[in-house]
Amino acid sequence: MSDAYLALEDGRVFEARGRVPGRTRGELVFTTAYTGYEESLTDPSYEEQVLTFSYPLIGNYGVRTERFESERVHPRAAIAREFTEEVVEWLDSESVPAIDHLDTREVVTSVRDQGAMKCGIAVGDDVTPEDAKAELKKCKGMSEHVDIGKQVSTAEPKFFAGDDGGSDATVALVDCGAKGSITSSLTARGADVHLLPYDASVDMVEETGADVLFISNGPGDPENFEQAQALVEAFTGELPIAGICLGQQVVANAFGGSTEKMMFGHRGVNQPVFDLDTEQVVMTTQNHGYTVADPGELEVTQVNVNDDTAEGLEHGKMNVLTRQYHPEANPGPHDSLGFFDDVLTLASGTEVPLAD
Ligand SMILES: NC(=O)CC[C@H](N)C(=O)O
Repeated sequence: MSDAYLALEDGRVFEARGRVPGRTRGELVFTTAYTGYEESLTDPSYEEQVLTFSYPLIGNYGVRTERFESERVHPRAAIAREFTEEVVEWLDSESVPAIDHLDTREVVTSVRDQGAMKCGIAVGDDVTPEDAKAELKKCKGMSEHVDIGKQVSTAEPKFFAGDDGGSDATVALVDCGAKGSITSSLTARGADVHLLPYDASVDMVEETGADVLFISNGPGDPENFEQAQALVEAFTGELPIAGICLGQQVVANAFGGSTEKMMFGHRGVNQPVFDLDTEQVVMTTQNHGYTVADPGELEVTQVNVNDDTAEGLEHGKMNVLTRQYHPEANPGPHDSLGFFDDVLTLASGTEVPLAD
């Protein structure tokens, strides 16, 4: 008998070693990142998911709060071939179930072949495969988490002053589950940041006196972020608009486009992105399960080299600039940090809009 079971939607049940006890469920996804486990585990976009690391040893350089992207662990459970004691202690302190000593290659290939799927996990001295299956039965699909923004967003507006020098722009950053390094990437360049709740009103944005409306990354289905979409619609033509990951998806939906669920998504730190204008490739860090299927009125300016999905969108006349990947680059690679400079240039109004 084992002390940990993972039940998959396809009917398979894996035995594992229990590292942190508990019972839970979520959408089973994997990341191929070989570094950045602290950043991944604290990335709010993993809310309601169970994260499998394909890299076999997780925790080999310790756990440091300076590398956290938010105040807590977001995946409902964590899976690796081997977790170090330090990571286990951290996950235990947050009551996040964890399992290891299973064949994660098999888990990853199941998800790769059949797509992201629901799963249930049961960890503890007296658990049975039936307990994991009972969790699986209770698991909702990602799109069914209609108010997932509330689980991850700031409840009240927060202000972060920009460092001395650099841009004097003011950014209204709509927190749909923002990674901390998006805020710090902006303040490091001198911008003041007003972090606003995911359901902020038009008045709240106006009160900040913002020079740019910026929609953050976030978990779940972008179609469930209706208020963020309404803000983009309200400020189109009034303010420059930027977005990262879920932000790009929300902006595309606001411009008459559409989003769709991918088979298993992009999660890793070596996703190649081709810029159609410069004809250069940048390596990017990513974490998404949805993609822009139709960019609507926006122009696709960057594409994923592996599968051609939209990685960058723009609207020259309306001053819109978005990225599907994570230019804040935590844990890296750092190829795409210039995105923040481009957004702040738009915000300062020095960018000349493209002609019709
Ligand atoms: N990192 C993100 O913002 C993810 C966006 C969205 N939740 C997706 O899975 O595609």
